[in-house]
Amino acid sequence: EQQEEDVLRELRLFLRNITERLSLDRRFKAFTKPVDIEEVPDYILVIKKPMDLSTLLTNIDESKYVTVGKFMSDADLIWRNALEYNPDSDPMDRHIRHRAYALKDTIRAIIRDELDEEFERVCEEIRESR
Ligand SMILES: COC(=O)N1C[C@@H]2C[C@@H]3O[C@]2(Cc2nccnc23)C1
Repeated sequence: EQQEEDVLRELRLFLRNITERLSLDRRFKAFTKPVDIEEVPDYILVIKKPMDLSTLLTNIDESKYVTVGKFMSDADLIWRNALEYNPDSDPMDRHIRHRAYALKDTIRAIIRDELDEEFERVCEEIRESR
């Protein structure tokens, strides 16, 4: 009903705000757009589910996420994929892995500091009711 739509609108605003802040952080430039398949043809052979911050934003706009938990699963793909695709000891791989871990820690810190547990519980109730 209307109250549920109000909750889901607030969830989209919360998730959009987080995603836009991450996209503005220069450390996370490599994560802002999908990896270019022309430039990196083997990427989709290695990474089954590519994810990036611009795709997260599109998913939010399309109301794909009914809970913060569902958003976190896709957001976590971004840094997990980077660790998986860039495992080597060369400086380039190490560099993007440091940024992947920084992304992981930043997402968790924002959620811990800014997500009201009661609000997430209301979102879970809506998910279960659908
Ligand atoms: C999230 O970003 C990544 O996982 N990557 C891996 C790719 C390998 C390397 O860096 C990336 C883009 C790229 N393009 C051209 C040549 N080499 C590269 C970004």
